[in-house]
Amino acid sequence: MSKIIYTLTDEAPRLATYSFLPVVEAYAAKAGVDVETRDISLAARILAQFPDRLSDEQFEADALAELGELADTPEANIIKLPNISASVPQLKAAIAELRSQGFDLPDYPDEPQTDDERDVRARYDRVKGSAVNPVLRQGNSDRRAPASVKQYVRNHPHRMGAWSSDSKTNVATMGVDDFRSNETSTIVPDEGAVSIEFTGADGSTTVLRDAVKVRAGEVVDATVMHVKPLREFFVAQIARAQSEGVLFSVHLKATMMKVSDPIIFGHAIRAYFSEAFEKHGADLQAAGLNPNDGLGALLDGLDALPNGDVIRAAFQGRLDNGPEMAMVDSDRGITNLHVPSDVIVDASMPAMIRSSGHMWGRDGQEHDTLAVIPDSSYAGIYQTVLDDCRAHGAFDPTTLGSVPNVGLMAMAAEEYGSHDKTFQAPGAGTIRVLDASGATLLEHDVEEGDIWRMCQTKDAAIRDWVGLAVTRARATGAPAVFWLDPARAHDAVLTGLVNTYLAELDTDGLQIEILSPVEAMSFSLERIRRGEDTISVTGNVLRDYLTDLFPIMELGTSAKMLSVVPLLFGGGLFETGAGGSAPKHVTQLVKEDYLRWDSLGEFLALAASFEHLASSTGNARAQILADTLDRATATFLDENKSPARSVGSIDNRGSHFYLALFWAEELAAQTEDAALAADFASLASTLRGQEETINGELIGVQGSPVDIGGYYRPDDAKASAVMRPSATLNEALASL
Ligand SMILES: NC(=O)C1=CN([C@@H]2O[C@H](COP(=O)(O)OP(=O)(O)OC[C@H]3O[C@@H](n4cnc5c(N)ncnc54)[C@H](OP(=O)(O)O)[C@@H]3O)[C@@H](O)[C@H]2O)C=CC1
Ligand SMILES: O=C(O)CCC(=O)C(=O)O
Ligand SMILES: [Mg+2]
Repeated sequence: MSKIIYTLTDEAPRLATYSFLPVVEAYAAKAGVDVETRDISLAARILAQFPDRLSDEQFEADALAELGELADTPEANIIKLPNISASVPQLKAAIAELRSQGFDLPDYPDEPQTDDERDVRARYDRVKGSAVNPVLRQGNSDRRAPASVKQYVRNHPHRMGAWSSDSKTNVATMGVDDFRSNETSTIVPDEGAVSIEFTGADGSTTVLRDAVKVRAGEVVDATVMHVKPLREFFVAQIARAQSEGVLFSVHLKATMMKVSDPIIFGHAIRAYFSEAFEKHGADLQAAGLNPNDGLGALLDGLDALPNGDVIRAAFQGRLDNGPEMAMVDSDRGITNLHVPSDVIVDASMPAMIRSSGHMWGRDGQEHDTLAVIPDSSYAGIYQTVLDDCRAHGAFDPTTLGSVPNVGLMAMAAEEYGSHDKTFQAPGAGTIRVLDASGATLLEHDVEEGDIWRMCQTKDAAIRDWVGLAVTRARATGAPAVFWLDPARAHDAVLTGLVNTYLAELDTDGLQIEILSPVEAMSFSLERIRRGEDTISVTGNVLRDYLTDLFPIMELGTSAKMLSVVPLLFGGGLFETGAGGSAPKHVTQLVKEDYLRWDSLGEFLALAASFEHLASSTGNARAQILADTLDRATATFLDENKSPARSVGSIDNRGSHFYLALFWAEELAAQTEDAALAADFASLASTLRGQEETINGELIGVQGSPVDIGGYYRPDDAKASAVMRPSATLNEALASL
């Protein structure tokens, strides 16, 4: 039997699954396709770490590990919805919820002292941050907006905030003493292992990491961010924001860069509240309160301190009188520095660019902003976009071309695979990468606390990425631009390899360029404003940034993207959209029984998954499901059946009903498989006939609070009841 794995994740996409999966299962069964689920939510991943503390009924299998193995086989066909990449505050909240549900989980040890605590901490660290995607993404990524989606946007453009030529919004970045400027890179000739050592000023040596496996031809880089200049940089930018009269805002990726970026975030907090830390830093440290977890966690922890009120007043005084901070939620006083996972650069910069270069101030109004992105590796691309908007105004979705992406992502490529090779220097000295013979491959001088990291990029991944770029250029006729920075050591090495591998491929008649990120951005922006398409071919981080940036400009949200990962061993991973898990949508559902999550990404991923299944197993009915779903999605877009935003109109559930209706009609109308058509004929006519009743049932329930039994681990029965309120629709599906 052909099999698709549909992942259960978190927040809005998980809730949407309660409603959409029954449709998928019912339709797929008619083609002999088995749809199995695997729970890779944050809650399930936590539980899977503690089998020894759970009862038999509570046992949770390690589905992520299983899928990681599956991804390396040709049979893999996995639909992956966005999941939470947990910051420490989120992890603690999930642990607390699971305990309240009767799971005997240990506390998260902030500063583990005993072996037992170190073991617990190591288990929690395995689920922290971006822990899912790097395991499943055993291939490079192909993210793009399908033609039908572009057409939809031309008919139904989203709102774009107007830009003024005198906007004071800018990006601030270090440019020296940072990861970009200190990068060194080499190609490892043979398979083997390297080690990472710290040598102190006194000559003593500590092994930071032993036996990091390397393959022949692999690119290995090392770099360091010096924290003293980082702190001086933050202090200078805080002053600059104040003197320019703009909001101060920090944009990091504390989820995916789960070791380095929380530390950088902590330095931003120390710099902003420098006086409070001078006075009370020792007390905070003694109480185990760490700025790396965010201002919110610091303030929450103060209640337990005898002088907590005094410290709170010091923080509040600075917020009241200091340079104005960008707010995540001005009504509730949540600043940009409250939670490390709240302002994630890939989504937050495009959101700012979409709204006239503004962020929210504490007055609840929009203001120009200084967006602080400490490392200069990628910050320049955003300054280019800001300058472009100042010069030419906001982007117009009705005339914009497209910038799809081919991203180097396989085998934990580049920065996003560096967490287990990222260290804070234990003192002043040198950190070296050594080969098996003890020869130094790469080295940096460091001061105490400096953030040092090593990255790896496998040759097989690079070759596949270059090949995928050429395939996409050939398929579309659009120019393909490799975004590689000659001033960066890693990019210079990659440029050599790209040229070598391009020479081995048929590129006749294709336009292929290699440009620095800033030049590539200017080139792509000029073309996109003329309505032309340009394929961006980038490393892992720019893949992440650009596949939120361009979709949010072009489509209003990256949820409308097709996001395919052709796995290196022949399987397929189909991600839904390119964005996140939209936490605020859950709040809205619980408050007023309205879910505005747009499942278009799921529809697109599902069609691609059926198509892959058809070609890998020869299941002709799977191809029919793919083709009819494609046509149904086009009708869905034409008739604008995406969720609206507020109570009284169709939401996520209503959008699933319409997709089910259009899909059943397409299946009934197709002529390739008469038996399949007959199977769907009566469902199609029932759904069409009952449209008004079903809509009445789906919209009728909206407006009052609902109970889904948990945020991180909803109760299946309760959440399913909330997400499937139409008895008529449920009966029709059951009768198929
Ligand atoms: N692939 C993955 O697994 C990814 C996971 N994440 C994780 O998701 C969480 C939240 O990340 P965050 O950066 O806030 O980004 P999100 O994309 O979840 O949310 C940003 C905003 O985008 C809009 N949006 C996103 N998806 C949809 C959708 N399907 N339908 C309608 N609107 C949508 C909503 O806002 P608006 O009002 O502007 O429309 C939403 O509030 C984090 O834990 C993060 O790590 C993030 C990225 C990818
Ligand atoms: O894995 C994550 O934390 C987020 C992934 C992401 O943002 C992306 O792939 O676009
Ligand atoms: Mg992203």
